Amino acid sequence: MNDPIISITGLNKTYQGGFQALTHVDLTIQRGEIFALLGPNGAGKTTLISVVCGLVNPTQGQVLIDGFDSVRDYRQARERIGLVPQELTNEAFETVWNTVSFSRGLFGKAPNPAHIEKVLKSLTLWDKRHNRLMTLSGGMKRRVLIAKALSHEPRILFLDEPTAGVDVELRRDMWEVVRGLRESGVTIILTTHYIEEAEEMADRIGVINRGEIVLVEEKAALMQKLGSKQLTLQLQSPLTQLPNALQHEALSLTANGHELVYTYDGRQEEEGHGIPALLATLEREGITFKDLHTRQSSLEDIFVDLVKERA
Ligand SMILES: Nc1ncnc2c1ncn2[C@@H]1O[C@H](COP(=O)(O)OP(=O)(O)OP(=O)(O)O)[C@@H](O)[C@H]1O
Repeated sequence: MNDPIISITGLNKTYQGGFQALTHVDLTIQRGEIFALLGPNGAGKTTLISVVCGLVNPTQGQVLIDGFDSVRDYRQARERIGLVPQELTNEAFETVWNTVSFSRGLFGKAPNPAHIEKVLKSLTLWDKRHNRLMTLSGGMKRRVLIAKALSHEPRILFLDEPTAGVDVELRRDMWEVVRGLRESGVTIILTTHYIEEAEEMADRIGVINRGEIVLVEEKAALMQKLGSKQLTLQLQSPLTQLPNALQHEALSLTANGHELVYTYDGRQEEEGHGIPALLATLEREGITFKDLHTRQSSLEDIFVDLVKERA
């Protein structure tokens, strides 16, 4: 897949006062993908989105949206983007239909009731089109924000923390909505604090820390490359220390010697330290166990490691 819809090169942003919020960001977003941007608080996610959307000027570097420069060709670049903000700001007394139609007008686009109808139906807001916003549930209000962002037929949708503060059920609901949008050909970039959200939704994941992109990877490859598994054996009798035959960086004793923990990935297998080799050594050493369980590291572990490493 190599069909970039957004190309960011050499982006730096230093705010007035001298704080450097982005440092040499290079990033390419492919047409039709769901890209999740992860990063701790203050890492620069909002700054990056704001520069891409042309709301904040870069100090250096360039952003091309479908070939249009975010600064020089602001209008063409901006009209290709829908931005779903985090906060639920809305016009309480307006109807759903009017709010969404009005958003389209802000982009100077001629009215297109057929498009608004399509958007409202795809977000299951059609039955609510005559409702005033104040009468809607929190979940419906979020859908209205998405409908507004889609009103001018953008090809790219930015979702800033789309499920911040919503309950689990609603979160799953939103994921379905976002997947549906991708099916319809919209490229989606979302920022999130919920690792589970990135794990569930993203095709690729980018991690930003202190204004720098520290990693961009296909999610599946990331999980395989950085993810590790843990096998914990509950020993019949505790050990005070590991016998020589078991001295290896991947092995450790925990729970006062009652548990032997083996952390492994594909590498250990290749080096002849796989599970069969471990079990054979245990047998030779006369070490028996009464129970065992395994655990696979999640994206959260990977993320915490990455951010910690660079702190
Ligand atoms: N207008 C501004 N002037 C000066 N510094 C700013 C400005 N806007 C943001 N910053 C600083 O830039 C850094 C990055 O902020 P940004 O909002 O981009 O981070 P973020 O990753 O979106 O964080 P969060 O997840 O908390 O929203 C922060 O340290 C912030 O204080």
